[in-house]
Amino acid sequence: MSTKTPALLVLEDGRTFRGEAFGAVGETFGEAVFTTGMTGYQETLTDPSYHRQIVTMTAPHVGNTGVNLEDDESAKIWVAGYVVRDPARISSNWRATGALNDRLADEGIVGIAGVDTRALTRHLRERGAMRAAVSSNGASAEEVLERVLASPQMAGADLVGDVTTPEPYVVNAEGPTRFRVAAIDLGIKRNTPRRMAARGIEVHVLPATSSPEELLARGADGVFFSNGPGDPATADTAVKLAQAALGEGLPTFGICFGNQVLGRALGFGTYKLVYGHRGINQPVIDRETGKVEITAHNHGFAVDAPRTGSAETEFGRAEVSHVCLNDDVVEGLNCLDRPAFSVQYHPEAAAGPHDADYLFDRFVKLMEGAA
Ligand SMILES: NC(=O)CC[C@H](N)C(=O)O
Repeated sequence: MSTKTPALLVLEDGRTFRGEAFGAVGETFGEAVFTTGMTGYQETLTDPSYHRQIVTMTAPHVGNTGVNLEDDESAKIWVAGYVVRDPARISSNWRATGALNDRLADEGIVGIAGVDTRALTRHLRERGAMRAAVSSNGASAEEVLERVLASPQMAGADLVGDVTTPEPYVVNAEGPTRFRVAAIDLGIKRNTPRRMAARGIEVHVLPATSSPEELLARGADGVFFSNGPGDPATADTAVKLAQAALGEGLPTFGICFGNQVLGRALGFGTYKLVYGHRGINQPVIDRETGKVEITAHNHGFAVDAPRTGSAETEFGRAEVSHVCLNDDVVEGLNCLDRPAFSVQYHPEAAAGPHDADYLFDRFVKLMEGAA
């Protein structure tokens, strides 16, 4: 007799997938999205940008290398739920300290295995990311669907307050300190301060609730806006901080949510993509150099800015610096009259390729110019 607990994945349009419980048994709600990364599941699970999302892995076999003490991108797992096809029965890696299934269960993360993730992904690609639940507590699909329909949408979700640090903290530079950066934590991944520290930057990570005065009082050489969960249309506090940084002429850099915040600070809008970009092999072109980078993505929203020429903003001219070659979505912004730029993708990688690491050097160059 099988000891497996049956589980359901119920989408808000009624489509239901049956499988078995993976991780904790229970019921969880969030936006169903998919990521195409073949590796890096531990980084994905612990990326705060996935807060309130039920993440489907298109990679069919998940958990092979177990979990380790080094690859977390924050203090805990943030995904609301986890959907896999075929969990590994054995963890095999020299760094592994445990099994993925146990880690999910320990942190109370409700998942489902045995799902036809190709069918699910095709459905989400056609119909768009949508609300969903994973349930393994014995409820019927009809009951779960009712609760899914009563759960909050991702559009309009203000989630930064759930993930930001309550108190400021400092990540020391490796070697001599060359610059100090104030990093606004909208859901920051650990590897970002690390990539800066490696360049002699002392990173002061500040709560998203910081006031412009508190930000400027740090006496920083540059300001950074991190990745983070939720709808950037709700990020008014961060937008004000970005406007303060732009107003002071401070070198400013943003990643992902930080790109959306800089975009809004410049007066551009943001909008929700149908199913978003999540994975570690997305081709992006740098329009200035014509170079193509293979990049890590995790975004469901994007900036709406003109693709040709530059736009006149309150802070001078700004242009779209990078676009995604798959669908022409804006992937980067550059200010021509202020030392500020941002990208929608992840130069810090973790997981993913390091093609875009040069962007941290570009930030350093801006600070050298201002020093
Ligand atoms: N990784 C991120 O910073 C994501 C930004 C935003 N929550 C989005 O989905 O687009």
